[in-house]
Amino acid sequence: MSLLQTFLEELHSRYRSLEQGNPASYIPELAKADPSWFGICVVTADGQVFEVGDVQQQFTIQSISKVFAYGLALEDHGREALFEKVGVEPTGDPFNSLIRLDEDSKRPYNPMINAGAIATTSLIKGKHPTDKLNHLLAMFERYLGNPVFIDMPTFMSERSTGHRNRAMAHLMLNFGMIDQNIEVALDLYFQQCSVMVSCHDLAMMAATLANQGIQPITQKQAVNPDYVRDILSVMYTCGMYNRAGEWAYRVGIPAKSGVSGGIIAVVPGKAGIATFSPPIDANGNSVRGLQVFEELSLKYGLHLFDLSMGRCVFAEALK
Ligand SMILES: NC(=O)CC[C@H](N)C(=O)O
Repeated sequence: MSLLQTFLEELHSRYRSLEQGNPASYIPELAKADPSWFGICVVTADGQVFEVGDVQQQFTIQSISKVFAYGLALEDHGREALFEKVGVEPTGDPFNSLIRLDEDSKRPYNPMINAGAIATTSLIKGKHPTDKLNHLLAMFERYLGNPVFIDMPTFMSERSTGHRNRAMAHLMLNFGMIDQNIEVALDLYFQQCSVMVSCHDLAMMAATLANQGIQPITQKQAVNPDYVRDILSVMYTCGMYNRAGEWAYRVGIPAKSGVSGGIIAVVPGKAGIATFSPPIDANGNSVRGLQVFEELSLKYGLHLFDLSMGRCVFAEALK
């Protein structure tokens, strides 16, 4: 057994008994998650898989979808046109905060918080709503390497309770930052958040980003490699909400979390890593996931600025 597999199993048995946080409940369907679900998966850029725990359990992707929708919007509009509509500055505020929308620029700060994600998704191309949805689903399928499905109960649950998100869309419409059809944009945003994935799938998606946008198994290009740099930059500075700074300090690799309990992280050129465990903390990040990533980063010198240990330690662990 490889050293990495042994370490993942050790981490899994150490943190499975950690009982902190609770599954998100503000979207009623998410409260049904089993708090004991826990999976860890590492997929290398060349497609080797190391995993442990509930890696095949399906759940809705939630905010992790923002990373991939941003990539699609970059492909649809280009870097500069998108930058005029959605910024790249971290906020330090909760992911669902509205307050900065009423500042001078009126432009949402970044695509990893809800306001910026709704604005980003409103720009996804398509002649009509079904066209836009198919364009979005085809993109997810390129990363997963197989068909994707939307969980209807979660979509309906969020659609009928997502008043903050609806309020953000109205504010952005008021300032002319998104176009008229906000119900179409909100539906598409709620649908992208309700795409079903497993921890294994998420690691594969992250590995695709680690591999310059080429899916390690299908070897197909999932996203234009020119935009991988942009995606990873906003993940690095904004992906963990109001813990983004501490994450960059302690873990030091681009990442994104979602309220259903997933976290993905990308070690450029090397691997995609995902954890899944529904109990989240006050910032909306999976409690077990945070612990696992801190340990993995430390053990294998994954931090982008940790040049002392280098990546040779990680390469050794794969054998
Ligand atoms: N942080 C998240 O995962 C939030 C996603 C969720 N669908 C929302 O918009 O509130």
